[in-house]
Amino acid sequence: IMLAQTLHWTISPIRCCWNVACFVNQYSMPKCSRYKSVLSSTGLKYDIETKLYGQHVAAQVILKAVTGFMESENPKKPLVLSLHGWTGTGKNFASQLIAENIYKKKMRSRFVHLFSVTAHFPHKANIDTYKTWLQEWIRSNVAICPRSMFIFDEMDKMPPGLIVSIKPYLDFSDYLDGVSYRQAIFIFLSNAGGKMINEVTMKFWRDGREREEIQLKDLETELSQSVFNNEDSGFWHTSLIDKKLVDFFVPFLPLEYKHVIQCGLTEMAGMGHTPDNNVVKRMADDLIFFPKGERVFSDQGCKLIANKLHFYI
Ligand SMILES: Nc1ncnc2c1ncn2[C@@H]1O[C@H](COP(=O)(O)OP(=O)(O)OP(=O)(O)O)[C@@H](O)[C@H]1O
Repeated sequence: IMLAQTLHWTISPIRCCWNVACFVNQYSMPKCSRYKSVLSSTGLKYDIETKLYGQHVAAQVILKAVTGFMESENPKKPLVLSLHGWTGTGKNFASQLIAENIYKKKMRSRFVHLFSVTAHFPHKANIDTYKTWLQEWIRSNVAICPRSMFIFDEMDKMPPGLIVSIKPYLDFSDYLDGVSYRQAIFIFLSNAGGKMINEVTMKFWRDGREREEIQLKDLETELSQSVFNNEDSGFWHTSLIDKKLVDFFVPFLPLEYKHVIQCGLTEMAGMGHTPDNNVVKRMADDLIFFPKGERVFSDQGCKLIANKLHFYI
């Protein structure tokens, strides 16, 4: 136990159950059924439709997928969503909105597990250890709360092969070592495929077509193929895609100038200021947009806005 404890504290940034205190802590955790873990479908609909800007495809898919899954009494497998897109387009934000409408304590809920790949799995050489931790982490937490949510940020930086270790939990199996994973939600976030999504969106714009004409079918197949064939996607040639264990590949479109303005106004209000179009426009005008000459799509989405705004207020 002492050796495991030493390993745990020196290498592992995430909690595992190789030490007694952690084991006791996890197994003395309250059952999630005592807490709210049912979906507020009206809350999710409201949040996705009013707070997530410029993402009509993702909004529709997320709403249908999450609502359908949460309303199903006996889902055949856990819900597995893979969100893809350029930086700052709202992938983390959308996952937050989902968690906020399921768990009372929102992202702070002990039933929501956010893994940042660069922070939690930084060294490729430790992949075998990570596999064991990750499996044990998921197994022990789903045993406590079947309605657990696991979010993996920066999937494109995931050491190849690691994600395959959790494949059995994403599958159609009923009970695995006495634990059923069918109520769990897995969300993968990745920049992989972002370039392809940007190109499709840009083509619609160049062809003079409305952004809102873009549909899931214009992107999903190509997205899953590009993720499967991209060595840096975290999913490279994994059986997760082959075996159709990912329910939806959700594309996040590059944000336009008007969406950046919307984000800016929301941020200003959130900071306790009266939203001011002129202030936000001054900030937006200093940001980088592409294509270079036309300045249509934001290079950093809405990501840096919260910090940048201080300079303009
Ligand atoms: N589509 C959007 N609608 C509203 N706000 C947004 C949107 N996209 C981003 N934001 C704002 O910008 C912040 C950063 O976005 P977020 O972290 O969700 O981007 P991301 O797509 O996950 O980026 P990355 O790929 O770099 O992790 C969010 O917390 C939110 O405040």
